[in-house]
Amino acid sequence: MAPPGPAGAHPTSAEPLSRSVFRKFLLMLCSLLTSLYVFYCLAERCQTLSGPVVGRSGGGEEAGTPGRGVPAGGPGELAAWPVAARRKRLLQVRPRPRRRPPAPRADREEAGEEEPPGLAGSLGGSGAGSSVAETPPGTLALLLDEGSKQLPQAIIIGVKKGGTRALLEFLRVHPDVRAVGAEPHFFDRSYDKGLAWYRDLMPRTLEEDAQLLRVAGASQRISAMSKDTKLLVVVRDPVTRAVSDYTQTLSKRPDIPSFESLAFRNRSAGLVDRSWSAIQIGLYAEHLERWLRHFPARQMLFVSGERLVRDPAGELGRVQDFLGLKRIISDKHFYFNQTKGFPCLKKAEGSGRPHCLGKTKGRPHPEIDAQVLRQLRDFYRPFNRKFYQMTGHDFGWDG
Ligand SMILES: Nc1ncnc2c1ncn2[C@@H]1O[C@H](COP(=O)(O)OS(=O)(=O)O)[C@@H](OP(=O)(O)O)[C@H]1O
Repeated sequence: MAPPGPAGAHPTSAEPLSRSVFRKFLLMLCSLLTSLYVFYCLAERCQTLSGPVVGRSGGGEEAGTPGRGVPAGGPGELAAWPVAARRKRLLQVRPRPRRRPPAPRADREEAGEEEPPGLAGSLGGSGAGSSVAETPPGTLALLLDEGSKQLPQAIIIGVKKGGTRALLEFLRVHPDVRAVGAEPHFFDRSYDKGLAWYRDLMPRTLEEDAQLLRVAGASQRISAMSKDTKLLVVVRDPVTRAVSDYTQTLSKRPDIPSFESLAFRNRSAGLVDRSWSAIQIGLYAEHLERWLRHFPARQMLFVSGERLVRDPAGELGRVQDFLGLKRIISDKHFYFNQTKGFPCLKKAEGSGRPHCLGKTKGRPHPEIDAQVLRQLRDFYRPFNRKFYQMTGHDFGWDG
């Protein structure tokens, strides 16, 4: 006779059977869930689940800096991981310390603060011989691959005062472009730390600016990193660029000599001082020659700084095509801000609010003697012509 069951229970012969079916069902469910999880992890490269890949705060903004859309990059910003999970293309921009950083560069600009030493002199030293101008640059690098810890596949290499910031801010609007990774002057100052170190910085956010076009050795170094790196070169009329460069230095050191006296060795003889970096940077053909030793022309896109102002959507169309991005940034993203006198974004990346570049971008230039400007145009003409030939594009700087 079977022993009696627990008080209140009514054992039947069917009950042990249903319990074992239930246990089997539970086991199957568990193994199904486990395999699903493993499959998901493999598909999404597990690490995307473990934390943020792309530093972005919930609103994509720094506290107190609305509208800038600068990624924050700190830990715990879980809004970021789906970005990698969706195989976003990543935009690496300017390095920024992760904890209580000084305000990002763009924010400092808005707050009317000066750029820190080291930024003003991008392109290996420029601007009226000021000490800040001697500081070597970093880079603006574009990561166009999914996931983190990737080396950048495209880099903005210049030129200083060409409109690199505008390109960067506009490109960020693209949903397949994300600000990640740091570039703390790797190709110039920190190269000896090695590519692994550089790669390791990728997921962090950035603030430094850089234009590498003129930096000796940068072309070899980037090529050594990857021969396939795409290069974005923002160029602008070298005469206006030189004045812009001078304007920047003047804003920091109002006591510097006049533009005219710095630009010439002997003005009456029309002898331009090529050793002045504000002049030297504009010799694009010479700089490009060096880069062409390491990169084929098809890997470079020359972005017109003038067109970036006149027709930002058109120029961004070219950039998107070149980077293999879907053409998403268009006219509808821009409006002309009468006060600023420049195109601005209707909705900045991250904030969704209207956004113009900071006040150090698009500032008024001092008036320069028209004769001096003519002399400089004459000086640059042969270099410009050569540059047009090399790039197959007439930028129309020669009037
Ligand atoms: N949309 C928009 N708004 C403001 N400014 C714009 C814009 N598009 C291009 N520019 C031009 O960008 C010039 C600054 O270039 P960069 O960003 O390369 O300068 S820097 O080297 O990083 O300091 C800056 O030069 P300046 O006019 O001499 O200030 C601008 O002419």
